[in-house]
Amino acid sequence: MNGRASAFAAGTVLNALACGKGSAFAIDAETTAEVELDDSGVVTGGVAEAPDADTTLIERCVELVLAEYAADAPGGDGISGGHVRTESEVPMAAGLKSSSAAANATVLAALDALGVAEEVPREEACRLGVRAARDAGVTVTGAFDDASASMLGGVTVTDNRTDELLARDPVEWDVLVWTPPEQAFSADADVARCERLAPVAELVADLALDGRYADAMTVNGFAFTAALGFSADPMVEALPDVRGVSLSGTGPSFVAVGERAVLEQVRDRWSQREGTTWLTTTQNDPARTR
Ligand SMILES: Nc1ncnc2c1ncn2[C@@H]1O[C@H](COP(=O)(O)OP(=O)(O)OP(=O)(O)O)[C@@H](O)[C@H]1O
Ligand SMILES: O=C(O)C1=C[C@@H](O)[C@@H](O)[C@H](O)C1
Repeated sequence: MNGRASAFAAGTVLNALACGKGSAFAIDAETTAEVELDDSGVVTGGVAEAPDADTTLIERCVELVLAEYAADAPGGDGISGGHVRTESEVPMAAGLKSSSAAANATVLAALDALGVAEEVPREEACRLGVRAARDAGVTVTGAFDDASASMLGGVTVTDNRTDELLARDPVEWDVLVWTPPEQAFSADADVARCERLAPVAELVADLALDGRYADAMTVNGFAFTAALGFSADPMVEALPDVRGVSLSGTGPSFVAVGERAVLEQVRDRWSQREGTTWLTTTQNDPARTR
């Protein structure tokens, strides 16, 4: 029984580490997972571009899908293990929600292998990936904000304390991303410093819930660069012409949204820094089996 699915990376509007509310938007870079199920009783995993990567998250995703859905799936009786392999365009631990994309793609691929992917609502599948991320210890809040954007497409606003979807809107933006060569794992972020930003984060959440996503993003960026010890210089270089700019996730990537011509000018400035600078777009389609 084989399955295959893809889910998107995302950029940040509001980091949830301060007050539990978060907001993110899907971007057009994806992670694909292939799952083969069997009766071995063991789940193993591999990551195409990083043979030494921690595979706990994707293995846990398959285990949870089997525990929840195998018994009732046609031909699923006796299925107790398998192998999952991801292949990704999303740099790992760069602030672009690689963990959410990998979890969503894996959950959907496992559901596809069981032949039930279209019977399980995407939001429910997404919550399973969030459970796996909590079990694997790769997240602080569960990151339902990132996971819902990656799974549903568009921009989402969530309360990660209750895994509630507060808003979802399609957004048509060009997006500029700068990814420095370093990694920053969410699980290592200084949560106590982020929590000091709670009143600012509540304001950002209000802006996002008013549909002022790009403004929300910029306020978020200045607050979280300060709390997490990143320079805000890339943001100052992008303003005032971009619609919004922020540190993404717990860093180190920055994302800017706005008109393509403006982003091309910012790309020339950001490209002088070490790392990778690339132009993409928002993605409004949901994650899919393929
Ligand atoms: N392609 C992948 N395949 C399997 N596991 C992955 C993959 N990408 C990420 N992961 C898992 O996610 C972990 C990184 O999660 P982390 O939240 O730190 O990064 P991120 O999601 O890119 O960052 P952020 O939450 O700031 O956007 C990795 O250690 C690994 O366990
Ligand atoms: O691990 C987490 O809980 C999170 C990590 C970052 O991506 C944040 O942007 C997100 O809001 C929450």
